[in-house]
Amino acid sequence: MAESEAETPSTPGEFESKYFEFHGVRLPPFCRGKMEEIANFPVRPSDVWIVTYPKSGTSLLQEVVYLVSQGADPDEIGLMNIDEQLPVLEYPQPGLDIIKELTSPRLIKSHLPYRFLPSDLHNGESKVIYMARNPKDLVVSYYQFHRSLRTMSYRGTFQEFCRRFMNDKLGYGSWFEHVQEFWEHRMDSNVLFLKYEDMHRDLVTMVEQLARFLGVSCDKAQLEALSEHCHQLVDQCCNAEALPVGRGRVGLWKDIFTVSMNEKFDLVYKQKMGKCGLAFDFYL
Ligand SMILES: Nc1ncnc2c1ncn2[C@@H]1O[C@H](COP(=O)(O)O)[C@@H](OP(=O)(O)O)[C@H]1O
Ligand SMILES: CCc1ccc(OS(=O)(=O)O)cc1
Repeated sequence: MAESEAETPSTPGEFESKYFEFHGVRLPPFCRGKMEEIANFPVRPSDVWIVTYPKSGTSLLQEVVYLVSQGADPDEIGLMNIDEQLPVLEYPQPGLDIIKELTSPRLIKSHLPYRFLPSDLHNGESKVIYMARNPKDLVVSYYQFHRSLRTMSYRGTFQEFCRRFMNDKLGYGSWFEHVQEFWEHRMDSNVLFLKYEDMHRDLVTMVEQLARFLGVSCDKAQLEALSEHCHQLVDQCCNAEALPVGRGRVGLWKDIFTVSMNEKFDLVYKQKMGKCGLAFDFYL
Protein backbone atom coordinates (compact mmCIF):
# COMPACT_ATOMS: atom_id res chain seq x y z
CA MET A 1 0.00 0.00 0.00
CA ALA A 2 2.88 2.39 0.68
CA GLU A 3 3.21 5.00 -2.03
CA SER A 4 5.83 7.60 -2.84
CA GLU A 5 6.22 11.02 -1.19
CA ALA A 6 3.44 13.48 -1.93
CA GLU A 7 4.25 16.61 -3.86
CA THR A 8 1.51 18.74 -2.31
CA PRO A 9 1.16 19.18 1.43
CA SER A 10 -2.07 18.04 3.01
CA THR A 11 -3.78 20.54 5.31
CA PRO A 12 -5.51 19.19 8.46
CA GLY A 13 -8.88 19.76 6.71
CA GLU A 14 -7.83 17.79 3.63
CA PHE A 15 -6.51 15.01 5.82
CA GLU A 16 -9.82 14.81 7.72
CA SER A 17 -11.85 14.71 4.51
CA LYS A 18 -10.11 11.54 3.37
CA TYR A 19 -11.81 9.46 6.05
CA PHE A 20 -15.48 8.72 6.62
CA GLU A 21 -17.34 7.77 9.79
CA PHE A 22 -19.05 4.43 10.08
CA HIS A 23 -20.95 3.83 13.33
CA GLY A 24 -18.65 6.34 15.02
CA VAL A 25 -15.42 4.79 13.68
CA ARG A 26 -13.11 6.66 11.30
CA LEU A 27 -12.42 4.43 8.30
CA PRO A 28 -10.23 4.90 5.20
CA PRO A 29 -11.99 5.93 1.97
CA PHE A 30 -11.66 2.52 0.32
CA CYS A 31 -14.05 1.01 2.91
CA ARG A 32 -16.88 3.33 1.84
CA GLY A 33 -19.95 1.60 0.43
CA LYS A 34 -18.86 -1.96 1.23
CA MET A 35 -19.38 -2.32 4.97
CA GLU A 36 -22.72 -4.12 4.61
CA GLU A 37 -21.29 -6.54 2.04
CA ILE A 38 -18.39 -7.17 4.43
CA ALA A 39 -20.78 -7.93 7.32
CA ASN A 40 -22.50 -10.52 5.11
CA PHE A 41 -19.30 -11.89 3.56
CA PRO A 42 -19.51 -15.72 3.44
CA VAL A 43 -16.86 -17.28 5.64
CA ARG A 44 -15.67 -20.89 5.26
CA PRO A 45 -14.67 -23.22 8.14
CA SER A 46 -11.28 -23.77 6.45
CA ASP A 47 -10.44 -20.03 6.30
CA VAL A 48 -7.71 -18.53 8.44
CA TRP A 49 -8.15 -14.81 9.14
CA ILE A 50 -5.34 -12.50 10.27
CA VAL A 51 -6.67 -9.36 11.92
CA THR A 52 -4.59 -6.44 13.20
CA TYR A 53 -4.72 -2.69 13.74
CA PRO A 54 -2.43 -1.27 11.00
CA LYS A 55 1.32 -1.37 11.73
CA SER A 56 1.07 -4.22 14.23
CA GLY A 57 3.45 -6.45 12.28
CA THR A 58 0.85 -7.89 9.89
CA SER A 59 3.37 -8.69 7.14
CA LEU A 60 5.65 -10.56 9.49
CA LEU A 61 2.74 -12.48 11.01
CA GLN A 62 1.39 -13.45 7.58
CA GLU A 63 4.79 -14.87 6.64
CA VAL A 64 5.00 -16.87 9.85
CA VAL A 65 1.41 -18.14 9.48
CA TYR A 66 2.07 -19.04 5.86
CA LEU A 67 5.22 -20.89 6.84
CA VAL A 68 3.58 -22.77 9.72
CA SER A 69 0.42 -23.66 7.78
CA GLN A 70 1.97 -24.44 4.38
CA GLY A 71 5.41 -25.58 5.49
CA ALA A 72 6.98 -23.26 2.91
CA ASP A 73 10.68 -22.40 2.80
CA PRO A 74 11.57 -18.90 4.15
CA ASP A 75 13.71 -18.18 1.07
CA GLU A 76 10.76 -19.12 -1.10
CA ILE A 77 8.57 -16.70 0.86
CA GLY A 78 11.13 -13.98 0.26
CA LEU A 79 10.88 -14.52 -3.47
CA MET A 80 7.10 -14.79 -3.82
CA ASN A 81 4.62 -11.95 -3.57
CA ILE A 82 2.98 -13.15 -0.40
CA ASP A 83 0.57 -10.19 -0.32
CA GLU A 84 -1.06 -11.69 -3.41
CA GLN A 85 -1.66 -14.93 -1.52
CA LEU A 86 -3.19 -13.16 1.47
CA PRO A 87 -5.60 -10.44 0.32
CA VAL A 88 -6.89 -7.70 2.62
CA LEU A 89 -10.68 -8.01 2.82
CA GLU A 90 -11.52 -4.31 2.60
CA TYR A 91 -8.89 -3.14 0.07
CA PRO A 92 -9.99 -2.19 -3.46
CA GLN A 93 -7.68 -4.90 -4.84
CA PRO A 94 -8.40 -7.73 -5.40
CA GLY A 95 -11.87 -6.88 -4.02
CA LEU A 96 -14.63 -8.84 -2.32
CA ASP A 97 -15.89 -10.62 -5.45
CA ILE A 98 -12.49 -12.15 -6.15
CA ILE A 99 -11.83 -13.08 -2.51
CA LYS A 100 -15.21 -14.87 -2.45
CA GLU A 101 -14.05 -17.10 -5.30
CA LEU A 102 -10.57 -18.01 -3.99
CA THR A 103 -9.92 -21.69 -3.52
CA SER A 104 -9.78 -23.13 0.00
CA PRO A 105 -8.02 -22.90 2.35
CA ARG A 106 -8.10 -19.12 2.16
CA LEU A 107 -5.82 -16.87 4.23
CA ILE A 108 -7.47 -13.45 4.54
CA LYS A 109 -6.28 -10.29 6.32
CA SER A 110 -8.23 -7.35 7.67
CA HIS A 111 -7.65 -4.28 9.82
CA LEU A 112 -11.32 -3.80 10.65
CA PRO A 113 -12.52 -3.75 14.26
CA TYR A 114 -14.07 -6.98 15.53
CA ARG A 115 -17.67 -5.74 15.31
CA PHE A 116 -17.35 -4.81 11.59
CA LEU A 117 -15.94 -8.17 10.50
CA PRO A 118 -18.18 -10.72 8.73
CA SER A 119 -20.85 -11.90 11.16
CA ASP A 120 -19.93 -15.55 10.39
CA LEU A 121 -16.65 -14.87 12.21
CA HIS A 122 -18.57 -13.82 15.32
CA ASN A 123 -20.33 -17.17 15.15
CA GLY A 124 -17.04 -19.07 15.25
CA GLU A 125 -17.20 -20.14 11.59
CA SER A 126 -13.43 -19.97 11.03
CA LYS A 127 -10.09 -19.36 12.75
CA VAL A 128 -9.06 -15.80 13.54
CA ILE A 129 -5.52 -14.80 14.56
CA TYR A 130 -5.33 -11.35 16.08
CA MET A 131 -2.03 -9.63 16.77
CA ALA A 132 -1.57 -6.50 18.91
CA ARG A 133 1.57 -4.34 19.16
CA ASN A 134 2.59 -1.90 21.91
CA PRO A 135 0.97 1.41 20.97
CA LYS A 136 4.10 3.55 21.33
CA ASP A 137 6.07 1.72 18.62
CA LEU A 138 2.85 1.38 16.64
CA VAL A 139 2.08 5.11 16.57
CA VAL A 140 5.63 5.89 15.38
CA SER A 141 5.26 3.27 12.64
CA TYR A 142 1.78 4.56 11.66
CA TYR A 143 3.15 8.12 11.47
CA GLN A 144 6.02 7.08 9.18
CA PHE A 145 3.51 5.19 7.06
CA HIS A 146 1.24 8.26 6.73
CA ARG A 147 4.22 10.40 5.73
CA SER A 148 5.07 8.00 2.90
CA LEU A 149 1.53 7.37 1.67
CA ARG A 150 0.69 9.65 -1.26
CA THR A 151 -3.06 9.28 -0.82
CA MET A 152 -2.81 10.52 2.76
CA SER A 153 0.08 12.99 2.19
CA TYR A 154 0.32 13.67 5.89
CA ARG A 155 2.49 16.66 6.69
CA GLY A 156 1.73 17.28 10.39
CA THR A 157 4.25 16.83 13.18
CA PHE A 158 4.62 13.61 15.10
CA GLN A 159 3.25 15.39 18.16
CA GLU A 160 0.06 16.27 16.31
CA PHE A 161 -0.23 12.75 14.90
CA CYS A 162 0.20 11.28 18.36
CA ARG A 163 -2.60 13.53 19.63
CA ARG A 164 -4.87 12.19 16.89
CA PHE A 165 -3.95 8.65 17.93
CA MET A 166 -4.75 9.33 21.59
CA ASN A 167 -8.06 10.95 20.53
CA ASP A 168 -9.01 7.97 18.32
CA LYS A 169 -8.92 10.13 15.18
CA LEU A 170 -6.99 7.93 12.76
CA GLY A 171 -7.97 5.46 10.07
CA TYR A 172 -9.48 2.23 11.48
CA GLY A 173 -10.55 4.15 14.57
CA SER A 174 -9.44 3.80 18.14
CA TRP A 175 -6.47 1.47 18.70
CA PHE A 176 -7.61 1.22 22.34
CA GLU A 177 -11.05 -0.11 21.37
CA HIS A 178 -9.64 -2.30 18.59
CA VAL A 179 -7.35 -4.29 20.88
CA GLN A 180 -9.73 -4.42 23.85
CA GLU A 181 -12.62 -5.71 21.73
CA PHE A 182 -10.46 -8.60 20.54
CA TRP A 183 -9.01 -9.13 24.01
CA GLU A 184 -12.57 -9.70 25.26
CA HIS A 185 -12.88 -12.49 22.68
CA ARG A 186 -9.46 -14.06 23.36
CA MET A 187 -11.05 -17.11 24.98
CA ASP A 188 -13.38 -17.82 22.01
CA SER A 189 -12.42 -21.20 20.61
CA ASN A 190 -11.85 -19.76 17.12
CA VAL A 191 -9.69 -16.82 18.27
CA LEU A 192 -5.93 -16.73 18.95
CA PHE A 193 -4.70 -13.48 20.52
CA LEU A 194 -0.99 -12.75 19.98
CA LYS A 195 1.39 -9.90 20.76
CA TYR A 196 4.04 -8.56 18.35
CA GLU A 197 6.64 -8.25 21.10
CA ASP A 198 6.37 -12.00 21.80
CA MET A 199 7.62 -12.67 18.28
CA HIS A 200 10.86 -11.01 19.33
CA ARG A 201 10.90 -12.34 22.88
CA ASP A 202 9.86 -15.96 22.48
CA LEU A 203 9.21 -16.95 18.90
CA VAL A 204 9.38 -20.68 19.65
CA THR A 205 6.38 -20.51 21.98
CA MET A 206 4.47 -18.47 19.43
CA VAL A 207 5.20 -20.98 16.66
CA GLU A 208 4.01 -23.77 18.98
CA GLN A 209 0.81 -21.85 19.73
CA LEU A 210 0.21 -21.22 16.03
CA ALA A 211 0.84 -24.85 15.07
CA ARG A 212 -1.60 -26.06 17.75
CA PHE A 213 -4.22 -23.49 16.80
CA LEU A 214 -3.94 -24.28 13.09
CA GLY A 215 -4.01 -28.03 13.70
CA VAL A 216 -0.55 -28.58 12.24
CA SER A 217 0.96 -31.64 13.82
CA CYS A 218 4.73 -31.62 14.16
CA ASP A 219 7.27 -33.35 16.35
CA LYS A 220 10.00 -31.58 18.37
CA ALA A 221 12.53 -31.60 15.52
CA GLN A 222 10.01 -30.23 13.03
CA LEU A 223 9.00 -27.54 15.51
CA GLU A 224 12.63 -26.51 15.98
CA ALA A 225 13.13 -26.32 12.22
CA LEU A 226 9.95 -24.26 11.85
CA SER A 227 11.04 -21.89 14.61
CA GLU A 228 14.46 -21.50 13.01
CA HIS A 229 12.81 -20.61 9.70
CA CYS A 230 10.56 -18.09 11.46
CA HIS A 231 13.62 -16.53 13.10
CA GLN A 232 15.06 -15.99 9.64
CA LEU A 233 11.90 -14.09 8.67
CA VAL A 234 12.15 -11.80 11.70
CA ASP A 235 15.86 -11.22 11.00
CA GLN A 236 15.20 -10.47 7.35
CA CYS A 237 13.39 -7.30 8.43
CA CYS A 238 14.97 -6.28 11.70
CA ASN A 239 18.58 -6.90 10.76
CA ALA A 240 18.37 -6.21 7.04
CA GLU A 241 21.30 -4.08 5.91
CA ALA A 242 19.19 -2.26 3.35
CA LEU A 243 16.75 -0.94 5.95
CA PRO A 244 17.22 1.85 8.51
CA VAL A 245 18.83 0.43 11.65
CA GLY A 246 16.46 -1.48 13.87
CA ARG A 247 13.27 -1.32 11.80
CA GLY A 248 10.61 -3.32 13.55
CA ARG A 249 12.55 -3.61 16.81
CA VAL A 250 10.77 -3.19 20.12
CA GLY A 251 11.31 0.12 21.97
CA LEU A 252 12.29 2.40 19.08
CA TRP A 253 9.63 4.87 20.30
CA LYS A 254 12.12 6.03 22.98
CA ASP A 255 14.09 7.93 20.31
CA ILE A 256 10.99 9.78 19.11
CA PHE A 257 8.80 10.49 22.14
CA THR A 258 9.63 13.53 24.26
CA VAL A 259 9.36 13.20 28.04
CA SER A 260 6.15 15.23 28.19
CA MET A 261 4.62 13.33 25.27
CA ASN A 262 5.39 10.10 27.06
CA GLU A 263 3.77 11.29 30.28
CA LYS A 264 0.63 12.38 28.44
CA PHE A 265 0.54 9.10 26.51
CA ASP A 266 0.86 7.05 29.72
CA LEU A 267 -2.03 8.98 31.24
CA VAL A 268 -4.31 8.40 28.24
CA TYR A 269 -3.23 4.76 28.09
CA LYS A 270 -4.17 4.26 31.73
CA GLN A 271 -7.54 5.98 31.26
CA LYS A 272 -8.49 4.10 28.09
CA MET A 273 -7.13 0.65 28.90
CA GLY A 274 -8.56 0.77 32.42
CA LYS A 275 -8.50 -2.55 34.17
CA CYS A 276 -8.78 -4.73 31.07
CA GLY A 277 -5.74 -6.79 32.09
CA LEU A 278 -3.98 -6.54 28.72
CA ALA A 279 -0.33 -5.55 29.19
CA PHE A 280 2.41 -4.81 26.66
CA ASP A 281 6.20 -4.93 26.62
CA PHE A 282 7.38 -1.43 25.73
CA TYR A 283 11.05 -2.50 25.93
CA LEU A 284 12.76 -5.86 25.58
N1 LIG B 1 9.71 -9.49 8.43
C1 LIG B 1 9.03 -8.34 8.45
N2 LIG B 1 8.44 -7.89 7.32
C2 LIG B 1 7.79 -6.71 7.31
N3 LIG B 1 7.62 -5.91 8.39
C3 LIG B 1 8.18 -6.31 9.53
C4 LIG B 1 8.90 -7.53 9.62
N4 LIG B 1 9.34 -7.63 10.87
C5 LIG B 1 8.94 -6.56 11.55
N5 LIG B 1 8.22 -5.75 10.76
C6 LIG B 1 7.69 -4.45 11.17
O1 LIG B 1 6.25 -4.40 11.17
C7 LIG B 1 5.83 -3.05 11.03
C8 LIG B 1 4.78 -2.93 9.91
O2 LIG B 1 3.60 -3.53 10.34
P1 LIG B 1 2.49 -3.98 9.27
O3 LIG B 1 3.05 -5.16 8.55
O4 LIG B 1 1.31 -4.29 10.11
O5 LIG B 1 2.28 -2.83 8.35
C9 LIG B 1 7.07 -2.23 10.70
O6 LIG B 1 7.48 -1.61 11.91
P2 LIG B 1 8.31 -0.26 11.98
O7 LIG B 1 7.58 0.73 11.11
O8 LIG B 1 8.30 0.10 13.43
O9 LIG B 1 9.67 -0.57 11.47
C10 LIG B 1 8.06 -3.30 10.25
O10 LIG B 1 9.41 -2.96 10.42
C1 LIG C 1 -4.61 5.49 6.39
C2 LIG C 1 -5.16 4.55 5.46
C3 LIG C 1 -4.60 3.18 5.54
C4 LIG C 1 -4.37 2.49 4.41
C5 LIG C 1 -3.88 1.20 4.44
C6 LIG C 1 -3.62 0.63 5.67
O1 LIG C 1 -3.18 -0.66 5.75
S1 LIG C 1 -1.71 -1.17 5.67
O2 LIG C 1 -0.99 -0.69 6.86
O3 LIG C 1 -1.08 -0.73 4.42
O4 LIG C 1 -1.85 -2.63 5.71
C7 LIG C 1 -3.83 1.32 6.82
C8 LIG C 1 -4.31 2.60 6.75
